[in-house]
Amino acid sequence: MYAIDHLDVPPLHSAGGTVRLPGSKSISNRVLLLAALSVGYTDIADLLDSDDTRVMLAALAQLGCRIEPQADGALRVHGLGGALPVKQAQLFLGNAGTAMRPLTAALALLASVHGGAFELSGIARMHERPIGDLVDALRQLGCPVDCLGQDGYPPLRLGNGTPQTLALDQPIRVRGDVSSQFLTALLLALPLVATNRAPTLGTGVSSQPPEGTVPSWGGPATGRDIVIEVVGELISRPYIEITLNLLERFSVSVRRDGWQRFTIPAGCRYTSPGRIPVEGDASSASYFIALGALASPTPGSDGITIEGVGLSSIQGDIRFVEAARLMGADISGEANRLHIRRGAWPLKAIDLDCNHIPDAAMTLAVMALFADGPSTLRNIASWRVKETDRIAAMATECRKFGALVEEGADFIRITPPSSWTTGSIHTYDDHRVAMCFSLAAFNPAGLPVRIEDPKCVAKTFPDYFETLFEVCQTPAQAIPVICIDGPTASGKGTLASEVAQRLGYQLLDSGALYRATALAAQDAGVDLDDEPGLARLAAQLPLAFRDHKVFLGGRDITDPLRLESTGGMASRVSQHLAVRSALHALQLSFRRLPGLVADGRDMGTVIFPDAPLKVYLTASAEQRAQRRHKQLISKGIAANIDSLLADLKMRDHRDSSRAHAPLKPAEDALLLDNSELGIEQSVQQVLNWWQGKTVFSET
Ligand SMILES: Nc1ncnc2c1ncn2[C@@H]1O[C@H](COP(=O)(O)OP(=O)(O)OP(=O)(O)O)[C@@H](O)[C@H]1O
Ligand SMILES: Nc1ccn([C@H]2C[C@H](O)[C@@H](COP(=O)(O)O)O2)c(=O)n1
Repeated sequence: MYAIDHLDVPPLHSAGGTVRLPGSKSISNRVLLLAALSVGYTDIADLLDSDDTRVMLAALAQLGCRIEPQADGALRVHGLGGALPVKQAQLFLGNAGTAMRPLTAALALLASVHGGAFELSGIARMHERPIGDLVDALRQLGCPVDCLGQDGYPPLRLGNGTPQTLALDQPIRVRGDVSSQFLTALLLALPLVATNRAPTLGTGVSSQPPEGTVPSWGGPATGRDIVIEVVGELISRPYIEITLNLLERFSVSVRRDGWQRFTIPAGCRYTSPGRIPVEGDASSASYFIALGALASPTPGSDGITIEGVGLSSIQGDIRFVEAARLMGADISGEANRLHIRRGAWPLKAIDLDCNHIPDAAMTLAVMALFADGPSTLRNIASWRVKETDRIAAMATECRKFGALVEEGADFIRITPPSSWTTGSIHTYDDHRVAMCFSLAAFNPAGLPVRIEDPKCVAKTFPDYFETLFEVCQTPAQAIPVICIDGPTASGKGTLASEVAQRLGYQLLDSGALYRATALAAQDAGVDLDDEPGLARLAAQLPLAFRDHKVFLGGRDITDPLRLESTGGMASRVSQHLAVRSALHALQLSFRRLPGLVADGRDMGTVIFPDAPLKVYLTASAEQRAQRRHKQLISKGIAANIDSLLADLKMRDHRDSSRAHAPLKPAEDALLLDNSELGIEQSVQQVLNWWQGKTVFSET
């Protein structure tokens, strides 16, 4: 995940390959709650690991639910079987609507039955997201619910510590025209009170009914049907279908009369299905479906293949496929897989009711930037109460590319840019804004796109950008490189690694390649003056970088690599032209999306002469000797400052006086003498120079 301030996505050119999606957020959080409420344990496979599921898992653990990772990667949730081992808790639910709404309903009912009291809160935005319609429905039932801040919004207090009699005889009325999550919350919670019977299995302690047997329940089978009536036109119906589908998997069959009336049968009881896999996230699939539709296929590839979700998905957002086809995408698929290629180009403008795909429809807004006319997305009023006001957000950000955008209470109309500009995309702590605007990097003007706060994708797809960069290609010249060259111990490595980390770029420590060649020569008994022998070794170095360690043919050389003696040998090895040529292609291969910071002696002069920023870093020989001395002593290595100074001067002389690619500043390098600068000051200087080189320097 890119936990950085902003990520600059270079202009992208083509795409091809296979993407495996993380689990669906909607299914993951529903299944977690159902598993926790059930009798018996449930092994959940392919669960989404993201902010929102972690919030749900933490809440369930606080409520006394035992959760254990399994050897096969599944997560085992031991169900509470309708019991309530923890009767009081304060739960923090971040900005996870899929945790806040269902937990509100389930805990309001359980607190009322068992006499508990719970407080549910979230981040500031969560406290701006309405929940009044659900609160009203729960109060109708007789559940004590207090809004602790503004009426109709979290934070909430559920229950007052005393058991309540619930009014289950009358239909429970809930509005369906603001968010379908209120109805989902009631559907998930009400089976808890559909029977008066208490289970003989599970009193907060999980046990699994023996295979093939039905759990036995104590007491007579009393209870009553519970009816929910939807007030107003129900929106986002596919999400209700997911809910009903999953209830069925946990042995609760809800009867549905149209979309207005739902009946939970008397005597039903959640029972674990044993094992349940989570499908890939269909909303997340939308970015890669759009990618396949927008990008010309990388030569040799057949477009984009998505695995983990397909045409038999139970998720409503799978219907994004239909919308993308309307815009011209060429999509085929199987039960659990999709194949996407560019079809019509430019994409075809659409006028579409998007009520059935509220989340994925945001991706259509970005596809609309590439269409042959204005596109209108209608019936999307629910966007206004999501992670942010998504209609306002999409309008503001699309305009940064030069699009004309009109917005209304429940629609957005986007006219593609006649002349593309670019901008720094504000992401409003909204994962979907960040993900969908990354696709604007395919703009025909070849402009990069800056995504602010890219880590917001952690809500549903922590590795989104890594996954995107794996299947996208762009010419090497479009991938930015920052070169940091300079003499030994000037701080190049430290500076390069810090700058790379802050920008989310790849890192090339080119000196390590010469050092590894020297160690390989030592191992093989090759003389340091044997140019052909050294070149042969350099051409096939069995080098691997793993977990911050360096391996040479399986041997961990992390420590020997950094020895001063190895640096001296590397300096000798690096004088040979054949060795330098043998390492050339390997160094170029580090130029990968989204960018590279490379340190060495000839990064700016020879390897990446087209780099937009070249820094020549230096410091006085005395300063450098002192730093090296301090560095060695801190590692417990004995060192003498005078001999370090002498070695360093000798290495400087050899590196800068050799015939091939000598150490010297590139003509267009910026000089940075950090003799009197701390590390952070040097880093800031380079970042400032870099910012000045980008097209975002004005924004
Ligand atoms: N600006 C600075 N101020 C003080 N110390 C620094 C500064 N920059 C780096 N150092 C320290 O100097 C030491 C040498 O830095 P580093 O290893 O990054 O140098 P280098 O140029 O990459 O060396 P080499 O070329 O030999 O690999 C480290 O201990 C590092 O923490
Ligand atoms: N681009 C490079 C990088 C390194 N070398 C040589 C010269 C150095 O003395 C030696 C070790 O480098 P260090 O790890 O200290 O940066 O490798 C080179 O010639 N070209």
